[in-house]
Amino acid sequence: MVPKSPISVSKSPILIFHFGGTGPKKNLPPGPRKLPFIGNLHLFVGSNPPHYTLTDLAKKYGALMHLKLGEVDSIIVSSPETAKQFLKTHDIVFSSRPSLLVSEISCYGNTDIAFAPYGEYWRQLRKICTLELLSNRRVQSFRPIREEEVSGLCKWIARQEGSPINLTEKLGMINNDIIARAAFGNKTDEKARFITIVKECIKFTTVFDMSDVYPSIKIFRAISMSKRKMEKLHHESDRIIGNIIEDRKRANAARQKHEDLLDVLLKIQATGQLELPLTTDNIKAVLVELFGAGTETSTVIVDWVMVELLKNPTVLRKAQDEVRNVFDGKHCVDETYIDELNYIKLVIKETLRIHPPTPLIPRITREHCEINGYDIPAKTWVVVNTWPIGRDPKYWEDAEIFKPERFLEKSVDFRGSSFDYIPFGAGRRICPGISFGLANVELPLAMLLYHFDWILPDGINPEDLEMTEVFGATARRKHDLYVVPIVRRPLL
Ligand code: HEM
Repeated sequence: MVPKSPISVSKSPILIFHFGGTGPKKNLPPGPRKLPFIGNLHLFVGSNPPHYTLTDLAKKYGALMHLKLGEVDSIIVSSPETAKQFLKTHDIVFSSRPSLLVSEISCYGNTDIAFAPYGEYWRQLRKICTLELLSNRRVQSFRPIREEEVSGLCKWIARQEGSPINLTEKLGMINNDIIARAAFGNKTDEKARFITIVKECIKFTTVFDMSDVYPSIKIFRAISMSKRKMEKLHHESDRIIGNIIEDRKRANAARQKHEDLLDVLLKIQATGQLELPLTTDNIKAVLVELFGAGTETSTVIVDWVMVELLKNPTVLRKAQDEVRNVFDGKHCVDETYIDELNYIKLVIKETLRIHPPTPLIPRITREHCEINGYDIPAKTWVVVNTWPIGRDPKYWEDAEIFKPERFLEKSVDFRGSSFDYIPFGAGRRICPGISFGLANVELPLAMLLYHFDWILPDGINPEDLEMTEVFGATARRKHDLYVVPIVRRPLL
């Protein structure tokens, strides 16, 4: 699961007067005035996504800001310079994650990769992830799955020619299918149900539980409604995934087929050469994570790219010219020539700058640290807000304008070395799924732009397309994208 930031507030914070303790005075970064008991929680009530609220607050209090969320001290990081301090200079101090109720329940006591505390267990899983599960070689091995699923989608779209379709929904469905097949080999109703449950669990990550921000008040955890709902969902997903694993263990001897992620994890478990043996619950936690992280992020990017292209017809035309030049005369659009789509890669980069799918990166301080002369105490939550970072006018000219060409002059990559551009985070905990995620973005885009022209349904002008975001599992567009496809290059 892409780690979600705990910054968002449940709709009805319970107000109980509470006296905080006193200790030696710390020189904390500036921040808004704190109210008794709730601190700054009230600032997050309402419909504004938290990354917008935090961006506005940072304009007033600075790129290094202190908030009090209930009992929890939190530091919000909102500029490339400060992000570099946290994610590079002092990365080791900030390389753990806060533990949240939702991650504890749905990720088997934080034994997934994203929420595992920094330490030997996390290092081992991370190694398995980068070398085995999400390596370039593995991502390449899923190429036939991507090609088959995206072709299927385009065939369906071609049959709807001239009528409005909900593209957002369809993109979500094929991404689910790609991840399901990569993880488990095939699609079944049970696996579809598993994906639905993971998505329901992710919804809980968008609203933190009162027990997360009042850890000392144990009753909050005992009476939490979210806890009960999450436990019910977890129970069901655990049963499904347990059955899948058992079936696989039984069938494995007879299987000759393409290796999927479950096979890889079971193989690693069976070799028993790990310092910390992998339990079946650990495998379940990793699989839940890969679904959580892999499905919505790529969908949201393709969706935003399509919206930006519809709003910017010159960019759309250029992207379509490129993909048609590359693939005309080839027998189909597949991944063989995908690396020749240089302009489309710029379009994706620009989309990630202006619409980072997971704008809030949560970390926690492992020990006391001093940054820019301010104290950052141990166990403080740190949230890096990449939304204002990608739009910082000091680093980005015409920052609010969608201009893929900017990346021709400015050579930055998203591998965490340019701190003005960190849609995948940076440092030790940078996203290990970059190649997998982008592969699930590039092919669908290439095919959608090659085969079809796109127009908005009657009565909608590109200027009418609302760009407001909502904060859910990802920062996606508030409304689904409805578009009318016109076939330009028929599918063979
Ligand atoms: C394509 C769009 C994606 C975006 C924008 C994205 C973004 C992020 C971000 C911002 C983080 C936090 C990094 C940090 O703390 O510095 C993260 C972590 C993570 N992502 Fe992604 N992600 C994407 C796709 C994926 C995919 C496809 C997978 C796997 C299937 C994945 C797996 C993970 C994992 C396991 C972590 C936790 C890493 C750790 O804590 O060590 N992500 N991602």
